[in-house]
Amino acid sequence: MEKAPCTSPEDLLPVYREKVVPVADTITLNQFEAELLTRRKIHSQEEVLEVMDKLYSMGPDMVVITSSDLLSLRGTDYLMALGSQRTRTPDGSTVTQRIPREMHKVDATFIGTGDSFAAMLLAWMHKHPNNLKVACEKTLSATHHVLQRTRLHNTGC
Ligand SMILES: Nc1ncnc2c1ncn2[C@@H]1O[C@H](COP(=O)(O)OP(=O)(O)O)[C@@H](O)[C@H]1O
Ligand code: PXP
Repeated sequence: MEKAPCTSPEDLLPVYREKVVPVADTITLNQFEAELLTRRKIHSQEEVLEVMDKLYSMGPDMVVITSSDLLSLRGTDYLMALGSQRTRTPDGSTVTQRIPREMHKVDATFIGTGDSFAAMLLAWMHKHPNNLKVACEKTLSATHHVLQRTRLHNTGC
């Protein structure tokens, strides 16, 4: 999970908030990025849902928090990802599907996992256009395999 300092200049944040997010259908971001965009800190599962609601109010219909290290009920060896999709029913109300998943942490630091996650999610959403659950699960599974192999390749264990 990316932490400060940001890989993007902070003065671009208003551009993301005001120009980019409002025209996005889907956003994938880690906990830190979600906190920056919404100006809210996440300390609990309730707060992550509030932050996701805030992100929905900014425009997208699909929000995927790729990782959070606070929220897993299984302890500090786990990361949580949370997929979520909002659909409008014919009567005008909204229904939100949430897909929380926990993954075992791979003991290494990786760069580019967020980009690779987003690319794989796009590919799986194309294959499973009406099934975010399957698309998220396949993305997480593939990501985990790639990271384990990367670690094995680099450390031999
Ligand atoms: N140390 C790790 N152990 C296990 N999975 C990881 C680890 N780092 C990243 N991932 C996986 O990569 C995905 C994207 O990584 P994340 O850290 O959220 O993105 P970013 O690179 O944008 O900070 C996560 O959903 C998770 O599946
Ligand atoms: N470093 C820089 C300078 C980047 O621009 C990016 C994202 O394109 C990354 C690293 C990788 O970011 P992430 O780990 O979030 O995919």
